[in-house]
Amino acid sequence: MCAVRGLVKTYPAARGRRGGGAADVRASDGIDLDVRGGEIFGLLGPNGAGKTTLVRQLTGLLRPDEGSVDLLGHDLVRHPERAARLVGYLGQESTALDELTVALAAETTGRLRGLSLAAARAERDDVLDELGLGPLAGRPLKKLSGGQRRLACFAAALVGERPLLVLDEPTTGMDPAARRAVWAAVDRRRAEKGTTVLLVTHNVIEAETVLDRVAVLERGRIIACDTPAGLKELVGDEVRVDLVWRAEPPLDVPEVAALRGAARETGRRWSLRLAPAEARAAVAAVTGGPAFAALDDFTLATPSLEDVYLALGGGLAQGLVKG
Ligand SMILES: Nc1ncnc2c1ncn2[C@@H]1O[C@H](COP(=O)(O)OP(=O)(O)OP(=O)(O)O)[C@@H](O)[C@H]1O
Repeated sequence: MCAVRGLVKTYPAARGRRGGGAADVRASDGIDLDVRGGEIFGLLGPNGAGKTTLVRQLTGLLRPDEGSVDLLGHDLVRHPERAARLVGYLGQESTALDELTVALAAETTGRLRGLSLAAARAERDDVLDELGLGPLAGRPLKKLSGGQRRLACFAAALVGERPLLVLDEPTTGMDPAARRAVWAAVDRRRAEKGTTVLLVTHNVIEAETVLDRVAVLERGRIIACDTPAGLKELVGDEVRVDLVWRAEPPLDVPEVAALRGAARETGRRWSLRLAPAEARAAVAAVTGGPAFAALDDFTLATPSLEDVYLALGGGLAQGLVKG
């Protein structure tokens, strides 16, 4: 469906007034990627990893310095204008549509994508209905809340179907009902029309439930690429132990002091990834002895995609990229 090879994009350094300034940013640093037809493929990575830069090259909006992008047999580096017929893109900002009402934004997108007026209006009505946007249809986008505006932009991106949907953080700012509507709409298009979806996200928990495969991007490179389950195997059979202390952790208890080195601390919470036997011992130590009085709550869980993500950030990834 979409094959990317050797993609490189460097942003030139901003020149400081005193001649100094930062170095060039290699935002795509030799990216190879294959997205298969009909899959929901996620791009995950920290701020500044190069996710948006990558998807803008896949949608013909940004020209790579090197490398190739083949989308359904079209060379998008040579013919970026062809992307408009192949890709429905929801970017991070909506300024182009802001003056329009929700209904007109959806209808106009359909018209720009070549639908007749009647077809654009019919699709507009279906999509607004599907996403529960009917009551907001007559409101200008710029007068909506952030989450409502995002949902309206998503609705517009769906009108005048395209074989590939590229969604850059689609659910940012949305409440749970709107998020659910988005994922249901994505799933429906995949099931009924075989639409392929490329999704940029920070939300690993959401990603885990909707994605078929995930690529983790860091500093312009893909450091891992697999199914969520495959990625989770990277952290083996480790168990996640979360301990929440009432106030200060009882460091005078030797077992607690010993756990501290392995814990990631967030406020009163300690998160640890331990082998099953170690996890059992840790839980026995904090629930059995004098530490128990200081404990507010604890949980034991198998690894989530978030654990993998954090482990990858810790350098687990060398040589673990799978096709
Ligand atoms: N127009 C630009 N000019 C110069 N540098 C840029 C430009 N756009 C992005 N960058 C830099 O390129 C790198 C990748 O940015 P990009 O926006 O692709 O990251 P991202 O993974 O999408 O981040 P986020 O999660 O914050 O949206 C960053 O270091 C960023 O500062």
